[in-house]
Amino acid sequence: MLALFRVDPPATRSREAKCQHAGMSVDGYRAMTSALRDFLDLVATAGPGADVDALTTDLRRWTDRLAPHRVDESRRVFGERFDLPDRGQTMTPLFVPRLVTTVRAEGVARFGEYFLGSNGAAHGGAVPLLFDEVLGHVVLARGLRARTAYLHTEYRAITPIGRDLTVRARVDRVSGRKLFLTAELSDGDAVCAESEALFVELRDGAP
Ligand SMILES: CCCCC/C=C\C/C=C\C/C=C\C/C=C\CCCC(=O)SCCNC(=O)CCNC(=O)[C@H](O)C(C)(C)COP(=O)(O)OP(=O)(O)OC[C@H]1O[C@@H](n2cnc3c(N)ncnc32)[C@H](O)[C@@H]1OP(=O)(O)O
Repeated sequence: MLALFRVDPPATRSREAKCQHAGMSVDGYRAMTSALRDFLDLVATAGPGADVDALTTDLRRWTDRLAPHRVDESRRVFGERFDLPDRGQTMTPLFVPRLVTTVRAEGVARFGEYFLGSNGAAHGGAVPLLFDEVLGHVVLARGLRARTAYLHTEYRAITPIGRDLTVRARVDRVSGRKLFLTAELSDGDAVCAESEALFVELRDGAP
């Protein structure tokens, strides 16, 4: 029986509580990370004429405003917002889950301009980053504390920038603490990349 997983409710509540305790609006955090994604895409596409000196001054002001609000990892919100399509983080290409169960995940992936390698193709390192994210959702849906032991990626065709792609991941085999998974990224009928991964469930007490 598949356990449908979209959001982990207790975690979500606690993350929302974190936002609220931090005096941070829940929707505001989403708006901020979304605006940051847009900004990073435009940094990547900026050409001559962009007023980089003024922007740098503004950016320094942004960092000065955030610096006093630094908290330790356990109290951070970044990447912990399971109620949001991108977990409220900008580090990975966008993954909007359609379905996450204990055995598979599927959703839309989109590589913004920020993830361009060259010639319209996504950076080769950004593709496994996406796979790790998607596979991580499946592993997390099983309620496991696990880490990626390996993640092998085969690049079959370029991964285009700025288009909605489909990403699928599944558990192939479980052996003790080891979870063997595979994933596939496709652009319509064309397979862009495939991945094989091993996640290992952490021993009790492991950090
Ligand atoms: C789901 C993960 C969530 C983690 C993040 C948490 C919160 C994030 C929030 C939200 C998550 C949402 C989405 C998730 C997004 C991303 C998920 C990212 C997950 C990661 O990105 S995480 C960081 C990168 N990752 C590491 O930083 C690992 C460093 N490493 C280690 O921490 C250890 O190395 C470990 C724990 C892997 C194993 O250590 P260990 O001591 O527990 O176990 P041991 O070594 O005994 O191996 C046991 C059996 O696995 C076999 N084995 C081990 N390694 C192998 C390999 N490479 N190839 C082939 N077989 C291997 C052995 O051969 C043995 O096999 P056998 O039992 O058959 O002999």
